[in-house]
Amino acid sequence: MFVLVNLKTYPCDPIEVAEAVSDVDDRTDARLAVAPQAAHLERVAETGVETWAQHVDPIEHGSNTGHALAESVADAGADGTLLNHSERRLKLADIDGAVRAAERAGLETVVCANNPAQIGAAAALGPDAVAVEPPELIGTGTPVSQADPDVVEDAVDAAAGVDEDVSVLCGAGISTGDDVVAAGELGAEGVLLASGVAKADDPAAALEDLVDPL
Ligand SMILES: O=C(CO)COP(=O)(O)O
Repeated sequence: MFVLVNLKTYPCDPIEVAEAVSDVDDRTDARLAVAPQAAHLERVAETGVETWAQHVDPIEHGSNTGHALAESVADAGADGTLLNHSERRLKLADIDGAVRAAERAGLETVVCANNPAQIGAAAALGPDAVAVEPPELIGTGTPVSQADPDVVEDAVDAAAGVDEDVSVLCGAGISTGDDVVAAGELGAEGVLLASGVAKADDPAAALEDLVDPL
Protein backbone atom coordinates (compact mmCIF):
# COMPACT_ATOMS: atom_id res chain seq x y z
CA MET A 1 0.00 0.00 0.00
CA PHE A 2 1.04 3.58 -0.71
CA VAL A 3 0.52 5.95 2.22
CA LEU A 4 0.78 9.58 1.11
CA VAL A 5 0.66 12.13 3.94
CA ASN A 6 -0.56 15.57 2.86
CA LEU A 7 0.57 18.24 5.34
CA LYS A 8 -1.73 20.90 3.78
CA THR A 9 -0.99 24.16 5.62
CA TYR A 10 -1.34 22.61 9.05
CA PRO A 11 0.96 24.18 11.63
CA CYS A 12 3.03 21.03 12.09
CA ASP A 13 6.81 20.85 11.81
CA PRO A 14 7.28 19.43 8.28
CA ILE A 15 10.80 18.21 9.05
CA GLU A 16 9.66 16.40 12.20
CA VAL A 17 6.91 14.64 10.21
CA ALA A 18 9.29 13.89 7.31
CA GLU A 19 11.85 12.36 9.66
CA ALA A 20 9.13 10.27 11.35
CA VAL A 21 7.91 9.06 7.94
CA SER A 22 11.46 8.27 6.86
CA ASP A 23 12.09 6.36 10.08
CA VAL A 24 8.88 4.30 9.81
CA ASP A 25 9.56 3.76 6.09
CA ASP A 26 12.72 1.84 6.99
CA ARG A 27 10.63 -0.68 8.95
CA THR A 28 7.61 -1.32 6.70
CA ASP A 29 6.87 -2.86 3.32
CA ALA A 30 4.40 -0.05 2.65
CA ARG A 31 5.49 2.85 0.46
CA LEU A 32 5.39 6.15 2.39
CA ALA A 33 5.61 9.74 1.16
CA VAL A 34 4.99 13.28 2.45
CA ALA A 35 3.43 16.25 0.61
CA PRO A 36 4.53 19.48 2.34
CA GLN A 37 3.80 23.05 1.26
CA ALA A 38 5.87 24.24 -1.71
CA ALA A 39 8.06 26.39 0.55
CA HIS A 40 9.09 23.29 2.53
CA LEU A 41 9.74 20.90 -0.39
CA GLU A 42 13.51 21.25 -0.45
CA ARG A 43 14.05 20.82 3.30
CA VAL A 44 11.65 17.86 3.43
CA ALA A 45 13.35 16.19 0.44
CA GLU A 46 16.72 16.61 2.16
CA THR A 47 15.55 14.24 4.92
CA GLY A 48 15.58 11.48 2.28
CA VAL A 49 11.83 10.83 2.48
CA GLU A 50 9.82 10.45 -0.74
CA THR A 51 8.53 13.99 -1.27
CA TRP A 52 5.43 15.15 -3.15
CA ALA A 53 4.18 18.60 -4.08
CA GLN A 54 0.59 19.51 -3.30
CA HIS A 55 0.10 21.16 -6.71
CA VAL A 56 1.84 22.25 -9.92
CA ASP A 57 0.48 24.65 -12.52
CA PRO A 58 -0.12 23.92 -16.23
CA ILE A 59 2.66 26.26 -17.35
CA GLU A 60 6.15 26.29 -18.86
CA HIS A 61 9.19 28.46 -18.09
CA GLY A 62 8.27 32.04 -18.93
CA SER A 63 6.16 35.00 -17.95
CA ASN A 64 4.13 33.46 -15.14
CA THR A 65 3.97 35.05 -11.69
CA GLY A 66 2.98 33.31 -8.49
CA HIS A 67 2.84 29.86 -10.08
CA ALA A 68 4.38 26.48 -9.26
CA LEU A 69 6.49 25.34 -12.24
CA ALA A 70 6.82 21.55 -12.39
CA GLU A 71 10.55 21.72 -13.22
CA SER A 72 11.21 23.91 -10.15
CA VAL A 73 9.21 21.55 -7.96
CA ALA A 74 11.30 18.64 -9.29
CA ASP A 75 14.52 20.64 -8.76
CA ALA A 76 13.46 21.18 -5.14
CA GLY A 77 13.50 17.40 -4.73
CA ALA A 78 9.89 16.39 -5.32
CA ASP A 79 9.22 12.92 -6.74
CA GLY A 80 5.57 13.53 -7.55
CA THR A 81 2.66 15.90 -7.24
CA LEU A 82 -0.97 15.90 -6.21
CA LEU A 83 -3.26 17.64 -8.67
CA ASN A 84 -6.85 18.89 -8.36
CA HIS A 85 -7.05 18.33 -4.61
CA SER A 86 -10.47 19.21 -3.22
CA GLU A 87 -8.86 22.26 -1.61
CA ARG A 88 -7.06 23.22 -4.87
CA ARG A 89 -9.56 22.44 -7.61
CA LEU A 90 -8.63 22.98 -11.28
CA LYS A 91 -10.61 23.18 -14.52
CA LEU A 92 -10.48 20.01 -16.64
CA ALA A 93 -8.17 21.63 -19.22
CA ASP A 94 -5.84 22.77 -16.44
CA ILE A 95 -5.71 19.28 -14.88
CA ASP A 96 -4.74 17.96 -18.29
CA GLY A 97 -2.07 20.67 -18.68
CA ALA A 98 -0.76 20.08 -15.17
CA VAL A 99 -0.47 16.30 -15.77
CA ARG A 100 1.52 17.06 -18.95
CA ALA A 101 3.71 19.59 -17.09
CA ALA A 102 4.41 17.07 -14.32
CA GLU A 103 5.27 14.35 -16.88
CA ARG A 104 7.62 16.77 -18.66
CA ALA A 105 9.44 17.35 -15.35
CA GLY A 106 9.55 13.65 -14.44
CA LEU A 107 7.08 13.96 -11.56
CA GLU A 108 4.68 11.14 -10.70
CA THR A 109 1.04 12.27 -10.61
CA VAL A 110 -2.03 11.62 -8.45
CA VAL A 111 -5.16 13.41 -9.65
CA CYS A 112 -7.76 13.81 -6.90
CA ALA A 113 -11.52 13.74 -7.50
CA ASN A 114 -14.73 13.88 -5.49
CA ASN A 115 -16.57 10.84 -6.78
CA PRO A 116 -16.39 7.84 -9.16
CA ALA A 117 -17.65 9.78 -12.21
CA GLN A 118 -14.88 12.35 -11.79
CA ILE A 119 -12.40 9.52 -11.18
CA GLY A 120 -13.24 8.14 -14.64
CA ALA A 121 -12.63 11.56 -16.19
CA ALA A 122 -9.39 11.98 -14.23
CA ALA A 123 -8.16 8.52 -15.27
CA ALA A 124 -8.78 9.42 -18.93
CA LEU A 125 -6.09 12.12 -18.60
CA GLY A 126 -3.47 9.40 -18.04
CA PRO A 127 -2.04 10.21 -14.61
CA ASP A 128 -0.11 7.55 -12.67
CA ALA A 129 -2.91 7.38 -10.10
CA VAL A 130 -6.20 8.92 -9.07
CA ALA A 131 -7.47 9.51 -5.53
CA VAL A 132 -11.13 9.56 -4.58
CA GLU A 133 -11.83 11.86 -1.63
CA PRO A 134 -15.44 12.75 -0.75
CA PRO A 135 -15.06 16.39 0.40
CA GLU A 136 -17.68 16.06 3.13
CA LEU A 137 -15.52 13.45 4.93
CA ILE A 138 -12.21 15.31 4.68
CA GLY A 139 -10.89 16.25 8.11
CA THR A 140 -13.76 14.55 9.94
CA GLY A 141 -11.90 11.50 11.27
CA THR A 142 -14.69 9.36 9.79
CA PRO A 143 -12.92 7.11 7.28
CA VAL A 144 -14.25 6.96 3.73
CA SER A 145 -13.62 3.20 3.79
CA GLN A 146 -16.22 2.89 6.57
CA ALA A 147 -18.63 5.76 5.88
CA ASP A 148 -18.86 5.25 2.10
CA PRO A 149 -17.23 1.99 0.98
CA ASP A 150 -19.23 2.02 -2.28
CA VAL A 151 -17.54 5.22 -3.38
CA VAL A 152 -14.14 3.50 -3.14
CA GLU A 153 -15.24 0.34 -4.97
CA ASP A 154 -17.03 2.37 -7.65
CA ALA A 155 -13.95 4.57 -8.08
CA VAL A 156 -11.79 1.46 -8.57
CA ASP A 157 -14.25 0.18 -11.21
CA ALA A 158 -14.46 3.60 -12.89
CA ALA A 159 -10.68 3.92 -13.21
CA ALA A 160 -10.27 0.31 -14.42
CA GLY A 161 -13.00 0.90 -17.01
CA VAL A 162 -10.94 3.73 -18.50
CA ASP A 163 -7.34 2.66 -17.98
CA GLU A 164 -6.19 -0.46 -16.09
CA ASP A 165 -2.75 1.13 -15.57
CA VAL A 166 -4.06 3.99 -13.42
CA SER A 167 -3.98 2.99 -9.78
CA VAL A 168 -6.54 4.22 -7.26
CA LEU A 169 -5.99 5.73 -3.84
CA CYS A 170 -8.71 6.81 -1.45
CA GLY A 171 -8.73 9.45 1.23
CA ALA A 172 -10.75 11.41 3.79
CA GLY A 173 -10.87 10.55 7.46
CA ILE A 174 -8.19 7.84 7.27
CA SER A 175 -6.28 7.74 10.54
CA THR A 176 -5.68 4.14 11.66
CA GLY A 177 -4.09 0.97 10.35
CA ASP A 178 -7.55 -0.61 10.21
CA ASP A 179 -8.70 2.20 7.90
CA VAL A 180 -5.77 1.51 5.56
CA VAL A 181 -6.48 -2.24 5.56
CA ALA A 182 -10.18 -1.56 4.82
CA ALA A 183 -9.17 0.70 1.92
CA GLY A 184 -7.03 -2.10 0.49
CA GLU A 185 -9.89 -4.60 0.84
CA LEU A 186 -12.08 -2.25 -1.23
CA GLY A 187 -9.50 -2.32 -4.03
CA ALA A 188 -7.50 0.85 -3.32
CA GLU A 189 -3.74 0.58 -3.78
CA GLY A 190 -3.06 3.36 -1.32
CA VAL A 191 -4.42 6.11 0.90
CA LEU A 192 -4.13 9.85 0.97
CA LEU A 193 -4.42 11.33 4.46
CA ALA A 194 -3.67 14.50 6.36
CA SER A 195 -5.07 15.34 9.79
CA GLY A 196 -4.51 11.86 11.25
CA VAL A 197 -0.75 12.53 11.10
CA ALA A 198 -0.32 16.29 10.62
CA LYS A 199 -2.59 17.15 13.58
CA ALA A 200 -1.51 14.24 15.80
CA ASP A 201 0.20 15.06 19.11
CA ASP A 202 2.75 12.39 18.20
CA PRO A 203 3.02 12.07 14.39
CA ALA A 204 5.55 9.23 14.67
CA ALA A 205 3.17 7.14 16.81
CA ALA A 206 0.28 7.90 14.45
CA LEU A 207 2.36 6.65 11.52
CA GLU A 208 3.42 3.52 13.38
CA ASP A 209 -0.25 2.72 13.95
CA LEU A 210 -1.09 3.37 10.28
CA VAL A 211 1.44 0.92 8.88
CA ASP A 212 1.35 -1.62 11.71
CA PRO A 213 -1.07 -4.07 10.00
CA LEU A 214 0.48 -3.70 6.53
O1 LIG B 1 -7.62 15.82 2.12
C1 LIG B 1 -7.10 14.80 2.56
C2 LIG B 1 -5.79 14.31 2.07
O2 LIG B 1 -5.37 14.99 0.96
C3 LIG B 1 -7.73 14.03 3.62
O3 LIG B 1 -7.66 14.77 4.78
P1 LIG B 1 -7.94 14.04 6.18
O4 LIG B 1 -7.03 12.86 6.26
O5 LIG B 1 -7.60 15.11 7.19
O6 LIG B 1 -9.39 13.67 6.17
